[in-house]
Amino acid sequence: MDAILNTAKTWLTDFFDPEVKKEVLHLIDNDTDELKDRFYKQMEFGTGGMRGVMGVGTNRINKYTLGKSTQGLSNYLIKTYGQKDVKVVIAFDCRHNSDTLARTVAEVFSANGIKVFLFSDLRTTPELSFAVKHLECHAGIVLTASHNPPEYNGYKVYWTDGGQIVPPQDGEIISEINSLSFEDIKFKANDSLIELIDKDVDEAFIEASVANGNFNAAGKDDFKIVFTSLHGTSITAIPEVLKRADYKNVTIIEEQAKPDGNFPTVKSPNPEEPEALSMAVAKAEEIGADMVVGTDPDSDRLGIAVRNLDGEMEIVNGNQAMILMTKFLLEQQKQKGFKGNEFIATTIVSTPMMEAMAKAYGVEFKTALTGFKWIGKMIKDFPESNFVGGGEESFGYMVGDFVRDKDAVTSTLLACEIASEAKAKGSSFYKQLIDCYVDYGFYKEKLISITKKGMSGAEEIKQMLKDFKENPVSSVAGSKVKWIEDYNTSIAKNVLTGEEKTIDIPKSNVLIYETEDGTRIAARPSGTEPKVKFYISTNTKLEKAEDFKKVSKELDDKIQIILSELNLG
Ligand SMILES: O=P([O-])(O)O[C@H]1O[C@H](COP(=O)(O)O)[C@@H](O)[C@H](O)[C@H]1O
Ligand SMILES: [Mg+2]
Repeated sequence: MDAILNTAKTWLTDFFDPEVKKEVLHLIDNDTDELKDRFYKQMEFGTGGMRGVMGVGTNRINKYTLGKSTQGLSNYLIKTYGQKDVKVVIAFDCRHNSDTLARTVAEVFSANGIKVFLFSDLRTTPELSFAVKHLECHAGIVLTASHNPPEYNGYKVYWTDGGQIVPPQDGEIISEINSLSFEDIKFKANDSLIELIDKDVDEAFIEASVANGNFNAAGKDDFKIVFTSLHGTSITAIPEVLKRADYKNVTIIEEQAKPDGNFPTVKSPNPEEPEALSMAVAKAEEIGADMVVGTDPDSDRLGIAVRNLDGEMEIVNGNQAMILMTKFLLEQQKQKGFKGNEFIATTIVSTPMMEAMAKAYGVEFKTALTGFKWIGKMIKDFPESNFVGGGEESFGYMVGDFVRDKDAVTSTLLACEIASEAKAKGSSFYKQLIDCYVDYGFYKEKLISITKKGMSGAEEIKQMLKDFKENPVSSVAGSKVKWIEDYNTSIAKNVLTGEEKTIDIPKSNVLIYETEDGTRIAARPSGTEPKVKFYISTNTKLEKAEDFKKVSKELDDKIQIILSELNLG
């Protein structure tokens, strides 16, 4: 506790604002637990940048923690590119303080002599990724905590290619940041270096989104969409993109269209949670719409609901959306003619069905660690290859490579194109998904996330993952475990034969069991929220589309057995 108290006391100097000092003193005198949680560590970079609860403390998002990161980043940019001509672009979302924190970040960059393009109002994360390349910037920042609860905020950092920072830059930037003290932050702005941007970049982004996502699908006049921005940023882009792609029947959920950091109409602004789309789904039922699309606050995640075989609205998960979008893009590419350098990509915790589909098309398949930054890195590392599309289970998709992060703007348009075209042909989004199951195997997945907050929660998560590793399961739902993939040691071991393989991707705290029948169970700590995640993937054959409901139920039952075997519910 002494070390924590000493760290807290360093925030009592005149460098910190008087109200900050007051709050620290109050915590020292009255709330030891809270003090511990706020000062026991520094904010760290995770799966999607730096993300945490807002407030005073080294383990909180505030102008000092973000200021220090920005100071470190400024030093690194100047060391790498020289003082002259370094340019960055900054965007912010609808969250509380995102605008003022964006301003602070801009001021710190400018105080270091760096030219800053600052969006004048909220914008989507994909637009920021696009803007980095469009404005030929060296880096980009978006102030957002994505889909996290309202008390969170954060900072995603992009590099010259428009992708989030990855090795080696991330490690080098982090050591630069860690070498600084808060007093090193230059807060005194050079306003002449801060230029507000808006319409010109919007226009270029919207045009590029339409160009990449519009495939001139049939049946647009007869296709009804319900759209919700869940109080977030996508309202600045998606309605316009759909309009320019000729969709006229778009109903916007007005109650959720107003940007609001409290997200007052939802429990959580995360399209992964079915409740987030409930208002839009109800509207779709009322007006007989074909599709619901809803995005998270920074508009990189996309939730989709479509009519199932019984004509009811059903939310499709991230794996399912990814399968159908990739299938569509591969078909398009096939019609143009494959050149032989195409690849599709996903992450180690997403559906293995992507690999089955890649094999069927004869295109290369690549797998990355969790996080789109790793998919962005593949594009950067293989400039001769042609990235067709890819995504991950957590409701994220990327269409081509003009935005180097998951992009709910172009993906929304792509989903509408697929569904509209399918409907015009007498099929549907849902039926086409079933066709994919017949062609590539029926894969069904389930994610279990368990939230454990604060310092003690972090310890519990560590323990749960340790137990999962140290007490290996030998069979899952009657099938013997064959492979244990340990991404911390980079070793995959066939426990039936003793064979060992090296895992050729960066180390990470992930453990995956794979059984003889291809069932996969992955466990890892979230890098963006205080959660531990268990990903279950089952599969079987689907001989014909008519058997879909029966086989789907069999896989559901199997998932239930696995959950109870693993004590997960
Ligand atoms: O949260 P977002 O939408 O920025 O998304 C970020 O976090 C997600 C969840 O990561 P984790 O499981 O570590 O929490 C990742 O899948 C995603 O690629 C990353 O960009
Ligand atoms: Mg997001």
